[in-house]
Amino acid sequence: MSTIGIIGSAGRMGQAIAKALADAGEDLAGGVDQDGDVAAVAAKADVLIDFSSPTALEANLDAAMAAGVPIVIGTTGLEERHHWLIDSAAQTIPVLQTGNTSLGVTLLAHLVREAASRLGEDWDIEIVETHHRMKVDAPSGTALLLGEAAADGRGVGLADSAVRGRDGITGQREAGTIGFAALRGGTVAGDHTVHFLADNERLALSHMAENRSIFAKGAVRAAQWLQGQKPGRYTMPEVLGL
Ligand SMILES: NC(=O)C1=CN([C@@H]2O[C@H](COP(=O)(O)OP(=O)(O)OC[C@H]3O[C@@H](n4cnc5c(N)ncnc54)[C@H](OP(=O)(O)O)[C@@H]3O)[C@@H](O)[C@H]2O)C=CC1
Ligand SMILES: O=C(O)C1=N[C@H](C(=O)O)C[C@H](O)C1
Repeated sequence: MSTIGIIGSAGRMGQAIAKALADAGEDLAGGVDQDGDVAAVAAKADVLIDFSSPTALEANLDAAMAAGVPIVIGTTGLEERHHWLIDSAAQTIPVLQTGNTSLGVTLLAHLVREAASRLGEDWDIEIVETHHRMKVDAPSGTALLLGEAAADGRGVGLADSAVRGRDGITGQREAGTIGFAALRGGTVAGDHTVHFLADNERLALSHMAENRSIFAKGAVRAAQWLQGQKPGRYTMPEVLGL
């Protein structure tokens, strides 16, 4: 049993994680939200779980490093500079960052990498995601994670091949690009489909989240696993042994 601190504790995910912690028999070190004292929670915790906001990331990593505790980061909408901060913190403490903590999406990313590596560039790749009306970032962290998997399978960088939304006279589709489209509305917990489109045939690989419990369970499992690790940056396939 361990004592876990939640950053973003009053949010949709924070509440789901508190329930998952109780279900798993883990203790809650405390929770923190905007204007809360993250250092105080970190000092009482064996591990931190952060599902809050990119604006909080630097302070959260600093608090984790000062307390010498591992941190699971599920927050999305991260930019390049956030990934530098994570890489730097991972030299001191164990850090796991992922756009999706569910088992299903972790396996989906593996399947997408495999499909992209076997299908040639004549198969266009488009990623479509649907989320609830409260979501503030696009494309979703999961869509980007799946895009990374597709790009990796093709042996290219996502930054060089991503097309993040289209509007107006866009011109014809450029071969080798990976397109993203985001739908927002209702209470959808998170749907993702990676479309592979060729001449006369299409393949679609999908995941549908029915509620947030799958992300919360995965986050708790990652937090439990991360406590035994050396400083470094880790991923969900390592946690789940996939
Ligand atoms: N990786 C994954 O598997 C998943 C990731 N997510 C991601 O998790 C994040 C949270 O999602 P969700 O719970 O739906 O969002 P909510 O808006 O419901 O919750 C966010 C919480 O973070 C708090 N917060 C905001 N700024 C700070 C700060 N500076 N310091 C500490 N806490 C802060 C908010 O507090 P306050 O109300 O006081 O502002 C709020 O309680 C998003 O980035 C989302 O995309 C979501 C689901 C799964
Ligand atoms: O904000 C959400 O709700 C979700 N965010 C994550 C993302 O950006 O991919 C994961 C999940 O899809 C729900």
